[in-house]
Amino acid sequence: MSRKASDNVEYTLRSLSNLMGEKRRRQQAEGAAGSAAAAAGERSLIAAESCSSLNSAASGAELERAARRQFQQDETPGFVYVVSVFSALGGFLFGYDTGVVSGALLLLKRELNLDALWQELLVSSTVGAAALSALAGGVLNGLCGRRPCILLASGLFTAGAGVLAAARDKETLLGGRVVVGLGIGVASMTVPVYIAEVAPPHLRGRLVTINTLFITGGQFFASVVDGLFSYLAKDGWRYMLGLSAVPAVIQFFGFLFLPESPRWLIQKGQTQRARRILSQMRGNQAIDEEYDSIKNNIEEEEKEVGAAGPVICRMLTYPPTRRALIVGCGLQMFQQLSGINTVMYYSATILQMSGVQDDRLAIWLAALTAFINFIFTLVGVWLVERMGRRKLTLGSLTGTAVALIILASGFLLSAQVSPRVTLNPPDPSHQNSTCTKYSYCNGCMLDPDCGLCYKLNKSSVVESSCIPVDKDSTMKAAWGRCSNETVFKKEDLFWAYNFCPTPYSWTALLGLILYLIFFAPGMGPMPWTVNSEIYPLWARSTGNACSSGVNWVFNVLVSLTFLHTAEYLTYYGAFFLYAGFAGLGLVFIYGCLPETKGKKLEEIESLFENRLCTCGMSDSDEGRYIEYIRVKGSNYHLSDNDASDVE
Ligand SMILES: O[C@H]1[C@H](O)[C@@H](O)[C@H](O)[C@@H](O)[C@H]1O
Repeated sequence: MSRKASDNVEYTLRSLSNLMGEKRRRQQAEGAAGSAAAAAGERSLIAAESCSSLNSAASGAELERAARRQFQQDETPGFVYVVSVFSALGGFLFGYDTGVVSGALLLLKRELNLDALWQELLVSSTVGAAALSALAGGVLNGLCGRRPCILLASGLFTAGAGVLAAARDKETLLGGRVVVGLGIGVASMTVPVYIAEVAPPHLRGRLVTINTLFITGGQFFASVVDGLFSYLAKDGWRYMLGLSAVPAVIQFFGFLFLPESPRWLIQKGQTQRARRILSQMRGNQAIDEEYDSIKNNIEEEEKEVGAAGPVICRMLTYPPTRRALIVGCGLQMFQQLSGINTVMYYSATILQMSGVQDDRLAIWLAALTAFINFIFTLVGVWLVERMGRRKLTLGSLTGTAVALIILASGFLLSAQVSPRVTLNPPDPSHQNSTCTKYSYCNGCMLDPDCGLCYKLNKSSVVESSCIPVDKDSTMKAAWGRCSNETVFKKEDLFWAYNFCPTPYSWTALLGLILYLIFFAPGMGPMPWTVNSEIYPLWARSTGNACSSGVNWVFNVLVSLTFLHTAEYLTYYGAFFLYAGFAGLGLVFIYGCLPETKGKKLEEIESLFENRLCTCGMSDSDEGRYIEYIRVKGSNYHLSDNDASDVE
């Protein structure tokens, strides 16, 4: 047996023996009878240690397995799950309100005669407001606590939904969207922090990742609601936008009865309340060690960093928090730069390119896209405590980059065999349209004012013309052969808006599906999860406010520039660009992201003590095969070669 392995077994046995001794002492002290099975397991473990079979790897492994089984019986109290799910409703609302607007706009633009500027305003005002309120949320969180911020966010969601459902004009709609955006920003930075602070270390990653599961769940639910209400031409949008009031009200009333984060309370000196809540969260198990460690940590931090000056300045001048901030903001930036929201937003176009002609079908297939994003986030929830944050993020981003290359290649191949425009019918209104200047479908497709009207001979495009699109419906041309839907379909004519019919479209579809499969379990949730754990308590709200702000700012930047990027670089150029960003992100994450799995929040700061680009190397799990397992209010080291056992 190698020296490392034997050290490992020795360490394991020592830890187990300490653990069991500690546990027995507690049971005796509490006068608890303890289950017969537990006692038997413990006796056999201690006996095994006294037999001193330290050199035997086999008995070490058996011992370890027995101990693991024992630990698994120490269940996490259900209250932590209840609290996490109620908080994650904030994630659901974030996903719902950002996702629902595309479907609502289809109906709104007809009913309220919205031009392109107003449509863009209604979408980006929410994201812009979210960026601002995420930043402001940092101050609020520090001053008032997590609970009031979650209550504020659910209040804003409810008020916004009410205003939107009752709106009579576009100005009121804009007001409602801003209010909802303010709610999204506060929720997006507070909920992960709150969950991370109440969760036991061995479940923290999983519980915070559930918040992102709720985000993608909200996006999926929104796309289904969009699909259903798209059949209700009059006032359908009121239901789409107003429905979010239901989870918002549930969250508001739920949180009236749920507690403040014990860590925040300790920081504010409300120690009695903090103790009571911590003990409630741990199912009345002994909490002394956890409580002391939080308290000592706060005191040490105050000594080390001082308490004077704005938190952001203290964060920037203290190397470990400065490094953590760079890692947190970098992760959020690369999440958005790898193009998730353009892939989601343009999924209908990508699907249409693959031959889906019907608009309604495209809406439902876009719901399918959102569903894939949701289901694979669930895979992330399952993987996060098994693989750890670092491996999961690296694996996810590698797959995302490859998928982006496939997606871009699909567009590239399609552009290369782009059908020629063969007919140039004169414009009956004699207006000068740009559409006549294109001699290939590719140019025609990239111009938002034009579409291709064509026939199919077997599978090749014939008799094609590039014609202005109808201002009211992208499903038909403004004039000519393709201007009357029922007539042109009877005559075997086709209308392609925003896509070109080519035999390589399936490559883009394959890229899209692979993209979601790889992005959703890692790059989707990990930036939120990692940010909720890498800052010390004094810097946590500010750190999360900054990184969430970065997420929202890059969200706006990428979504707003996509069409222009596509116009200058074409679609394949845009997706190759995102693949390049994903490649840069990989280098950054490989060098800088340490593993935080299983560590107590108070231990994580030490991972950033070394120079920034060596943080990624301080992956204790890889080097020492050690995992931290929380049992009854304390953390114990356990040798780990089979992390999947530990749940
Ligand atoms: O983590 C989330 C999630 O992956 C969403 O699908 C995406 O729309 C958000 O921008 C992102 O922050």
